[in-house]
Amino acid sequence: MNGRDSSEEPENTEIETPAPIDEKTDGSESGEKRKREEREEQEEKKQHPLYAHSEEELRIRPDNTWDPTSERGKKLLKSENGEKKKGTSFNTAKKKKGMTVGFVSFETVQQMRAATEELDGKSIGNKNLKVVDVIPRTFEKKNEPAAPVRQGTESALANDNGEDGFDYAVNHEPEVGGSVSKTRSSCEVVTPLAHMSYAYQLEHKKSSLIQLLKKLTRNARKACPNGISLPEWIINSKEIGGLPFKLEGIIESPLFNGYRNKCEFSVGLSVQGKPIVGFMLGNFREGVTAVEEPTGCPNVSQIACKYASIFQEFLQSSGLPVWNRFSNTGFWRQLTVCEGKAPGKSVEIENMAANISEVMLIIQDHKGISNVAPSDAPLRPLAIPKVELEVAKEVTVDAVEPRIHDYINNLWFCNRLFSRLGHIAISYHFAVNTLAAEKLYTLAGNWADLGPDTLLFDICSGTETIGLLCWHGKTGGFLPYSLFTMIQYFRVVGIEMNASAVLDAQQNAEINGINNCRFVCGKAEDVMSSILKEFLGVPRKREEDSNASETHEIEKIDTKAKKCSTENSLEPEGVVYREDGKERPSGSENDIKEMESPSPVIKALRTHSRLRRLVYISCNPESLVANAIELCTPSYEKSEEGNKNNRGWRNMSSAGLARHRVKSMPISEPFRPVKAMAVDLFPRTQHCELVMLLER
Ligand SMILES: C[S@@+](CC[C@H](N)C(=O)[O-])C[C@H]1O[C@@H](n2cnc3c(N)ncnc32)[C@H](O)[C@@H]1O
Repeated sequence: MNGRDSSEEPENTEIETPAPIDEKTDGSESGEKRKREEREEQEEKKQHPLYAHSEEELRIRPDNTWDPTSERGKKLLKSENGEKKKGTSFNTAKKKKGMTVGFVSFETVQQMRAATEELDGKSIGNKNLKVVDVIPRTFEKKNEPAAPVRQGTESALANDNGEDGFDYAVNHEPEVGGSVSKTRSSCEVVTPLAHMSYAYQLEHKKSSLIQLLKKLTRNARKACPNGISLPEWIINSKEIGGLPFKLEGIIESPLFNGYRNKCEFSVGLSVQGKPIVGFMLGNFREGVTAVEEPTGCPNVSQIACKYASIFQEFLQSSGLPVWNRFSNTGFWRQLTVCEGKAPGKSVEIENMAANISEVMLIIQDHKGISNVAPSDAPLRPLAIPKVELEVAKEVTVDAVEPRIHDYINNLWFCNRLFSRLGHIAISYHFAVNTLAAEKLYTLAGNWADLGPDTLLFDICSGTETIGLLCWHGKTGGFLPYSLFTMIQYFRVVGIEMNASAVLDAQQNAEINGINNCRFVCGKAEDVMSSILKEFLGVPRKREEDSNASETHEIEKIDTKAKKCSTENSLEPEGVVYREDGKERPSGSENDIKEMESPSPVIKALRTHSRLRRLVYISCNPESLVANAIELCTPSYEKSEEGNKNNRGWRNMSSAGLARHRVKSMPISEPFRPVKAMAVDLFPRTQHCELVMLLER
C-alpha cells in the first residue's frame, strides 16, 4: 500500500532476460530453435496493446499518459523499442549488476566533500567505489517545490562499474527537518492507474495477463524434453495466439473507491517539514522520504482518512518527534487502520462507512532502525472507554482484546493481534478488499468442484477463509447442525505457518459451526510432503497412475503475502505443528542450488499422483506462471544436474528459472493448465489476483 506492503500488491516488473550463454545461438539445430523463439517473442510483444510502434503513436493513447516527452513515455519507448530497461528502475539495475550500495550521512557539507574526495574511485578488490548523490536523475530541479527542505547531507556509495541511474553531483546543502524534493503525489504513487477509466484499467490488466500466460506456453514448450511429444495444450495453443487456454476474463471489483479494509500509513515529514500521517512519495533508496496525506488516494476509505487525520492532529501536540528516515531518530512511525464489515445486512455500496461495524488501530512507536517494528515488538492494548449511550451515565475504561472481525459471504471471521508473553503478531490475514474477495472465494469454490469425498488442502490458509467458505458454499450452510456431524461432506486441511492465524482459523471454524477441518501450523515447504503422505498415502509410480481411477483431492495454493510475519514460537492447542528442523541453505552456492531446484511445495504437489486438481490463487501472477511451468511441463526421464557455476541464473526471469528447474523435477505426471480468471482486488493499481485451474 505505502510502498512497503509488497506482500499484498507485489510489483510485476521482472524483465525477461536472455538465456545463459550455454543456450545461445550457435548455428546448431537448438540455436536455430532459439532464434526462432526469440523472433516469436518479439512478435508477441508487438501485439501488446500498449506497444508503441512510433513516437507519434505514444501521443494518442486513450489515457493520454504515454506522451514521449514525459518520463513515463520515454521509459515506455525505450523499453518497448528493445533498449533493455536500463535505468527504469534503480532496483533492477542494482540487482542485475550485483552492486552493493551503502548510505552514509554527514553532519556538514565539508565533511561530506572531504569523504567524497577520499573515497570516490577507490578500488576494493576488483571493484571501484563510486560516490553518488542519492537524488536520482529523474528528480529534476523543475519538480522541486519552491522551498525544498532537505534532510541533512546524504551520499550513496556504490561499488559497481557501470551506470546506476544517479546523478554524480554531490551538493546537498544541509538543512534542518524535512525530506527531499517531491516529484509525485501520493495518489500517483499508491494508485498509478487512477487517471484511467475503470474499463480501461481492466483492459490494461487483461492485456498484461495475456502476455504473461503466453510465457507459460512458450517456456513449457522450450522446456519440453527432446523425444517427448508436446502436450496437447501446447499444440492447441497455436490456434489461440500462443495462450495455454483462453483467459476467461476479469471479474470487476464491486467498489472502485475506498475499497481497502486495511491501510498502513507512514508517519513522517512532508515536503515542507510538517509531521504527516499518510503515504511516502517514493522510497528511501531513491532518496525520497516525504510523506503526503492520503486524502487524494481513491482506494483509501473515508474512515481510514479520518483516523489518519485525527492521529496527525494528535502528533502536533504529542511532544514526541515523528520518525526521521535519514537520521534514524524519532518516535512515531506507523498507523494501521483495519475495518470490519457489519454482519447480516445488505451492503450499501454508495455509503461504505455504513457497513463498517469495527475499526482497529495499530500505532507503532518503535526505537529500532527499521521502518517497521519487528513482529516480536511488545503489544500494549490500549484502554478503550466503554461509552454508554446515555452520556450522563457512568463511563468505564477497559482494555479489550485487539482483534478485528469481517463478515464474508455470510460467515464470520476473526483476526486477532495475538499477544502472548507480551509479544504481538502484527499479521493481517484478510484480503484487503472484502467485496471483491467474496467474488474470488466463490470462483475458487466453484472451480474446486468439491464433492462429498473431496479432501481439500488449503495451503497458506491464513484464518481459513477459503476452506471454510468453500465448505459453507457447498453445503449452503442450511444443513441442520445435527446433520453436520453425521455427514462427512468433505474435509478441509489448512496449512499455515503463522500460529496466531491458525488459532483464529480454529475459532472461525467453531463459530461458524464447521467441524471437519484440521489445521497444521508449519511452513508449507517443511510440512507439505509429510502431510500429503499422511492423508493420501505414499505417492504411486507413474505406471500405476495410468490405471488409477479419478480421485477428488484438491489442492488450493495461495502465494499472496509470502512475507507475512511468522510467529512459529507459539504452539496452538489441538493443532499439529511440525518442523523438520532442517537448516535453510544460505550463501551463494546454496542460493544457486535453491534457484535451480523445484521448491519443496511444488515438488510435493507435482509428485503426489493422487492430487488431481489444483486451484492456484495468486496476487503475483508472475510467480503463478513460473510455478505452472514447473507443474505442467513433462518431466525428464533422468533429472539433470544444473551448472553450479552458471552466473546466468542470477539474471534470469522467474519463468526462465522455472524452465530450468523442470529439468530436476522427479519423474511425475504433469498437470494441464485448464483455465484462468482474474479478479480485480486492487482497482486503480497495477495489481490483481489470478486464479488458475490445473488438472491431470
Ligand atoms: C494473504 S494471506 C492469505 C490467507 C488466505 N488464503 C486468504 O485468502 O484469506 C497469506 C497467508 O500465507 C501464510 N504463509 C506465507 N508463507 C507461508 C508458508 N511458506 N507456509 C505456510 N504459510 C505461509 C501467511 O502467514 C498468511 O497467513
